[in-house]
Amino acid sequence: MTQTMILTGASRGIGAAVAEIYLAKSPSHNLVAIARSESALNALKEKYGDRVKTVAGDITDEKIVSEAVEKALEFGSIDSVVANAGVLDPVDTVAKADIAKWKNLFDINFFSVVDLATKTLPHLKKSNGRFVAVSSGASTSSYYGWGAYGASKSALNHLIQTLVAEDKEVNAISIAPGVVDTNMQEDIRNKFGANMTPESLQKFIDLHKNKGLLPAEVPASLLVNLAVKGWGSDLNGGYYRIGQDALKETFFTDVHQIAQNRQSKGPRGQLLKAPIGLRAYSKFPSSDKKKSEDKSNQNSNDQKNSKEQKKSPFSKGYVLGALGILAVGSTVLASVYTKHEPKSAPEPKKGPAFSDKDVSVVFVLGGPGSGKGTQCGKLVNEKGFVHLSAGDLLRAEQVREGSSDGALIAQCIKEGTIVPQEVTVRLLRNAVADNVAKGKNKFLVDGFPRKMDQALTFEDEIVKSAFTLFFECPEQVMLDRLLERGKTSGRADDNIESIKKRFRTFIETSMPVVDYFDKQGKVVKLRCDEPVDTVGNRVKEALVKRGIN
Ligand SMILES: Nc1ncnc2c1ncn2[C@@H]1O[C@H](COP(=O)(O)OP(=O)(O)OP(=O)(O)O)[C@@H](O)[C@H]1O
Ligand SMILES: O=c1ccn([C@@H]2O[C@H](COP(=O)(O)O)[C@@H](O)[C@H]2O)c(=O)[nH]1
Repeated sequence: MTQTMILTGASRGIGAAVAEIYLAKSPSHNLVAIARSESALNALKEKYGDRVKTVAGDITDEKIVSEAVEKALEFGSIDSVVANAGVLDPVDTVAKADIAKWKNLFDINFFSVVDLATKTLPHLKKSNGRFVAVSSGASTSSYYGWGAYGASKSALNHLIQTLVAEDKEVNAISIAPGVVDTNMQEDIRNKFGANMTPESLQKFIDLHKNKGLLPAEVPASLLVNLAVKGWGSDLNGGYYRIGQDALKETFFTDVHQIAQNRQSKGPRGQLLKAPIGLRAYSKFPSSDKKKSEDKSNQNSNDQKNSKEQKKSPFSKGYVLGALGILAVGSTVLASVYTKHEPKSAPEPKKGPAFSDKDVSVVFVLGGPGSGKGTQCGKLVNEKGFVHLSAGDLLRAEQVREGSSDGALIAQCIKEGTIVPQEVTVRLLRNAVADNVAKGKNKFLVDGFPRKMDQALTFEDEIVKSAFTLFFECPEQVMLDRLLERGKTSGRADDNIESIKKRFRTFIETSMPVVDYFDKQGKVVKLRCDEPVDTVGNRVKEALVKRGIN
């Protein structure tokens, strides 16, 4: 039987996985996909043809929502809505709240969902359809700096509860998807971490490093199950976390068993009630599938399924059979099934290789062309520092015979993006160790760390930095210097295209590192749009003030 879903945030992460799983699951599934990125939407259209209609635009724009509803009705009905679009930004304490940014977040995470509910509920009631909202564990626990996000998700839970309280014919539910491997997580690690507690940020970085993040397909399979098949009346209007018993009992996704082995620490060290790093099992016994098509008996069927599940013990054969039935699914979920075996507990941290009492590291940061290399060069002669330029180390590695990272480094440098930290940290670790072995213990680490993960890994594994020298310089001055340098440097990135990209990376990815150390009182800021010697004197004064002569 034909079904039509409206999905927001369809271009990336969980939304993209929902679209894929839902469309692949049955040829009678139609989708109206809303997202800002037209290209991702077009790719869906190309793949699934007439079964997909797209609306490119901002979900906070009421016209966009209306257009999506109109397009869904062209298919004949609206059977489910998955309100998935959401943002985490702004991340900062309430004391520093920027109200305009909070309002913008609420427009996206909350008011757009109110709008979507208002416009779709009459149609969902006609089809006995389902409204599924993507919430968060942050809706019930507070995380430092996440006030706006948590409050919006709390409001979302309340909205869902209210929809059902106001009209018993409405099917609505709110789901926390767990800690999922999405762009939001990448932003947490690299952008927002500066405004979180170091411990909290470290937890997210460790989750990523230890492969503890859920693949997007796991929550997506749950969301699709809910949207397509519905839930028991006892769950209606509620908020549930992936892996929670209530979902196991009533639905077809069982992550609970694995969750019990994988109860993980939350971002601040507390035990999360919601399990993370789970494996997906999708239970679609053929009888259930048939029943699910009969939407008029939705709730009673689900309760029956629940009983059946209690009777049938969980077995691999059963899961594999179920995967076979899932048309989608057989590819996406099977890969989840095989690739994400629970990992053994990560090894305990060993701590940095060197003590900051024995080895002194000063990070030198600033925009491209701000003069970091020039000043470091002077300090080597005048103060006996070892100058380690991350950029120089990477350029040397790029051309080293036998290097397996050469091509990747070349591409990152040209594009002004950051080489994965494993490569750069390894090069720096070796360089520090080589010099320490020669009795040298004062380092200027130039142009590093450029990304939050690098900062944390370096300090965790090599040595804690003494402080950071930060060179402030107007962009125009840096641009002029780099274009001038480009006449003779031979560098692949001293050209206008690369420079623009490097400026962008500097603002978006590297400035959070400066903010992070600044919050710990470990940044000395210096103006550097003056003659080399003037800047040099400022640098030397700053070092003396910090006890480095
Ligand atoms: N204070 C200054 N006044 C004028 N020119 C300067 C000054 N400092 C550096 N320069 C020149 O600007 C250019 C960029 O300087 P430098 O290479 O030291 O910058 P950087 O911050 O290390 O750049 P990148 O991050 O791209 O490696 C060089 O050609 C250098 O000679
Ligand atoms: O930690 C780092 C430092 C540098 N890169 C890459 O190298 C280029 C050039 O760096 P400079 O400091 O300007 O010499 C930079 O744009 C990055 O692409 C890096 O990836 N990680």
